[in-house]
Amino acid sequence: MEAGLERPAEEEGTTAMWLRKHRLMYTAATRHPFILSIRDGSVDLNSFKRWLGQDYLFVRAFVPFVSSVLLKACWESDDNSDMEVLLSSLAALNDEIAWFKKEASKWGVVLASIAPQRVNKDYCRFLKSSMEPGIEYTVAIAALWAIELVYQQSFAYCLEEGSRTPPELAETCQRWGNEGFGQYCQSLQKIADRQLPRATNEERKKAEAVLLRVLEHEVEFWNMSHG
Ligand SMILES: Cc1ncc(CNC=O)c(N)n1
Repeated sequence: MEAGLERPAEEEGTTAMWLRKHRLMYTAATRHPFILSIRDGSVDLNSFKRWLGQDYLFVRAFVPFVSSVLLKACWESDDNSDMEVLLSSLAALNDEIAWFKKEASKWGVVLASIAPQRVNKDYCRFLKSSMEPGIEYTVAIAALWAIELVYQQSFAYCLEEGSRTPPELAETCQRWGNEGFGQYCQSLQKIADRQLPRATNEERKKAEAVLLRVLEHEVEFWNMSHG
């Protein structure tokens, strides 16, 4: 992740600096007990099913948020490759929704009858507030990057050598832990690191605050799996 740390010749980006500064929160979000339980094979399958149903609802709410970031990129970005990155994220969500349906039926989870829990509603409300036209592209892209990064880092950890992830959960971990998703997160990080140094101080402050709020929401979201 912290490419800047591996290559000292390159200056550290703002996002890598923030992750260092907020290491504890970042670790809480990416090494949560739920993730650790997947990785060591002790995961409670009812927790997994609860997460699956709630995450499906979250992902549906995530689509309009990502669309709003795409729209901002079209209007505010001066790099036209941003559009492709954000379009690929919508394409991934299209696959993801189909996958959730297939996975839910495999586990006997009836998606139509799932009600969002309070934590999920809170997170979706945050997404909604981040969609508003007044939210700058820089702030929105920072939020998107943080949201995707937590899943990428969490699930990639369950696929590392030495992990004992149950085979029936491997596909889930692959979905967000695969190399391509990692590349996509790096593309988002690059966009954020390009935008942040030329943003106003106020925007930078807002973007950092948004990162922290995402990390908090993600921890709560994992907590929800315990029921
Ligand atoms: C709660 C949460 N955070 C991040 C993601 C990953 N992004 C899209 O799938 C997700 N599915 N759910």
